[in-house]
Order: sequence, then structure tokens, then C-alpha cells
Amino acid sequence: MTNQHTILVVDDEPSICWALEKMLSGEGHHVVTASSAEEGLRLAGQHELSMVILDVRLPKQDGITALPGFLKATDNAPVVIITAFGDLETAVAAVKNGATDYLTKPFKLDDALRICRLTLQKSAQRSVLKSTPPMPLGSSDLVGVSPPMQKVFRQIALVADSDLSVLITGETGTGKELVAAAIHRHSKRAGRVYIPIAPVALNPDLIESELFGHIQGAFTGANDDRAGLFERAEGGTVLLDEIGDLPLAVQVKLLRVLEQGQYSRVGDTRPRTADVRVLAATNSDLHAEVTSGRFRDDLFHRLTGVQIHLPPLRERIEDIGPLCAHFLEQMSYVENRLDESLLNELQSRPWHGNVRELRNAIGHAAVVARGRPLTIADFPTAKPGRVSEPESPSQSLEKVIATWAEIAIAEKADTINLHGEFLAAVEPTLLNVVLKHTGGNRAKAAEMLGIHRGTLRDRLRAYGMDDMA
Ligand SMILES: Nc1ncnc2c1ncn2[C@@H]1O[C@H](COP(=O)(O)OP(=O)(O)OP(=O)(O)O)[C@@H](O)[C@H]1O
Repeated sequence: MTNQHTILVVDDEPSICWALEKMLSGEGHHVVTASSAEEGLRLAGQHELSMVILDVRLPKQDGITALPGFLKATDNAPVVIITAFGDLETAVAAVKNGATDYLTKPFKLDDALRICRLTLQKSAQRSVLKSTPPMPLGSSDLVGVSPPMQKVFRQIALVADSDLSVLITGETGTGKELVAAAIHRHSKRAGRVYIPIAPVALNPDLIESELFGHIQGAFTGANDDRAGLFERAEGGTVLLDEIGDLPLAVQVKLLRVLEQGQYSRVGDTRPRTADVRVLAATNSDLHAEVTSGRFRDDLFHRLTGVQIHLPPLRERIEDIGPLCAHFLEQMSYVENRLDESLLNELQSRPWHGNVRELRNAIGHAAVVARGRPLTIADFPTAKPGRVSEPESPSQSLEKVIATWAEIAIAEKADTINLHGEFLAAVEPTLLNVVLKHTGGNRAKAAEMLGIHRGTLRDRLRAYGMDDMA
């Protein structure tokens, strides 16, 4: 079999070695196993390996420390790290030390198989990889033990070092800004500037100038040349928070930055180069914004290439205990352990404000309890779940009209006769529905519409709907 590879599995748990060996030999590969890094390194010198699967927690030398040795011994064969401690630091350290991918225990064999297949594919195409020396890592304050957070850590680790744009999604307070900061902190731009900004908080008339700068005389009040955010962030990273609220005209400019690395100051035609990594965050359904025409389709696709989604806290209640301990520690609260019944109570709350609401609640409880162990009575009462009122047809119509008008204005610099265009877009539908309702009776239809019969006739003629009777 030409696609047969030799794979080394290094894990001190015999059951893991056995399961992986069975899975990979089922794929036609030859598997060798070792229960320590030292034994693994010895085997690596004896076999021509296509891939190494390496546990982090090993009896003597740990997997992260041993990783460069494996890369050297195997002429840079891809290494997939496995760890029970799927924290962000380990994930980033593994990738920085040269790991190709990352698996968190307990893992499903299907996931392991998918990652192994992908890694072997890459291995077949691989040129000799240069192993990067380990970089000192700052401490991360992104807490989470739940499987969805482990996935987030893994995604951060895999994208941090690239220059890819990342879209971070999730409800308010789920930690999107923290994720963006972690990506920057673990990227090669870490020593450079990081600017998080929510354009929606800026003066709407000045968003474009705030982001891209302006030249003197570009608009009333532009008394001198001014650099924008992208110029100030040169070499670094920007986080555009609430990206869904970016005006359409600014979306066009942002797309140019992402695609060509270029932009122009307001009032200037000279292109400028932007060496800036763009991260974006949103708590709205960007796909729905695209469907309604409020967000550009091309920008959406450009941004969603790499997406990190933070699930709401109520869908990862295992994180509540560690988060509480983390916040109490931050507040230097001595009695920072929660008893089981309190934890159960907190885990059953809906936390619509997510981690932010939890942090505020802990702060409140710590003040009330004044040093003694917390009880549920110290917490603010649970906020009721959000009841979302369905939109009335008039509210939906209002939104559609606003979008239609914004697009019409953005697309044509010399907009005239907007009212006429609007009527031509909506009136035929109205006339059609009413005439259907009256069974084609124009007198009744005119009455329902509150217009003269003659006017109705003229309108129908103008829209080529003469034959409607
Ligand atoms: N996993 C986490 N570990 C520790 N702290 C967290 C975590 N997630 C969120 N927080 C804390 O919760 C608060 C809200 O987080 P953040 O501002 O990142 O949320 P967000 O999703 O960007 O919110 P918004 O959409 O409202 O801007 C911050 O104080 C942050 O430090």
C-alpha cells in the first residue's frame, strides 16, 4: 500500500496507545508506541516516521519540552499533541514549539482520525519545516474547562501566529474581546500595538475618518491632516468590535484593506499601505445582516474564513466554578471556594449577560459577604430570561425600507428622485395585493387604498399593470 505510513504514538496510558494503534492500523498504517518521551525519542531514531502523536503529560520529560527533540529526530515530521490539560497556554506552547495540531483528552476517535488524516496529508506535501524556538508566554486570563472552551483555545493556538483575519462571534459578555487580545498576545505582533475599537461608539459622521484618517479640507472641520486608526495600528492588530454595525460605505474600505492591504484617507485618492492584522467581533447574526442587505456579502465571506464562536455561558456550565474561583482570586478574596449547592444554584441561572454578568454578580456577592464563604443570599437575584417580542410587520417594513434607502444612497453618489424610485419599488406590490383582495374590482380597490379611481388607473398604467381587472 503506497499510502502506508509509520506513526509513533507516545503516551503513558496503555489504553490510549492501544486505541490509537487500532484506529491507525485500521487505516493501513504501521504504528509504534512508547510510554515515555525518552523511549519515543529512541524509536524516532530507528524508524522513518510520517507523524508523531505525543502526549504532554509523560513520566519524566513532558511532551512540550520533548517536542523540539522529536522534530529534530524525525526531520520535522508533523507532531500532534495530546493533553488532558487543554488550557490555552499548553495549546499555544505546543503550536509555538512546532506542533502541527492539538487534541484534548478525552477525545472522540472520529476527531482523532480526522486530525490524523489531515496531518498525514500535510506531511505528504511537507517541505522541511523550520522549527521555531519557543517564545516566552504571558499568562492568559481566559478561563474555561468545558469542551467548547477547549475548542476555542485550540483555535486561538492554531491561528495566533498567522496573519489571518478572524471573526469572533458570541453573545454579549461571552469573552470575545478577551479572545481577540489573546490572539494578539500570542501572535508575532505581540510586541506591537493592539487597538480594540467599536466603530458604532464613534460619531457616525466621523467613523470613516476615525478609521482611515483625513486630509485637510476633506470636510467642514477638517482643519489639518489626521492619521486614522489603521495608520496608528501600523505593524499591530486592530479589533473591530460590533462589526455588523459598520456603515456600508466603510465596509467597502475595510474590504480593500483586507484584500489589498490598502486604504486612502478621507478626501485623498493616494493609496496607503496598511500592515495591520484585522480581528472582528460581533454578537449579531451577520448572516442575517447579509440577507437583509445591511452587510456586504463579499466582506462577510472575507471575514468568516476563520471564525471562533464563543457559546453562551448557559451552554458551558462547567466553566462557572472555575470562573467564580478566578474572579474571587482576582479580587483577592480569601474564601474563594464555593460549596456544591451554591455552585448548582449558579449553574442553573440563565446568565443572559454571560461571563460579564457572572463577574459582576461575584463582585456584588463578595462585597456583601465581607470575607466569609459566599452564600446564594449574597448574590443579586437572577435576571429573568429575555423574552424576545416578535417583530410586527410594520417594524420589519421599517427596517427593510431603511436598509433599501441606505443601499440606494451608498451605491449612487448622485442620488436623485429617491422618492420616485421607492414608490416604483413598493407600490406595484401594494396595488397587486389589494386588487387580488377585491377580485379585480378597481372601485373597491381605490376605496381601500384611499385614492381616487382615476389615480389608481393612472398608477396601474404607469406600472404596466393595465391588464389587472
Ligand atoms: N473565559 C473567560 N475567562 C475570564 N474572564 C472572562 C472570560 N470571558 C469573559 N470574561 C470577562 O467577562 C467580561 C466580558 O468579556 P468581554 O468584554 O471579552 O466580552 P464580549 O463578548 O467582548 O462582550 P460584548 O459583546 O458586550 O463586547 C470581561 O470582564 C472579561 O474579562
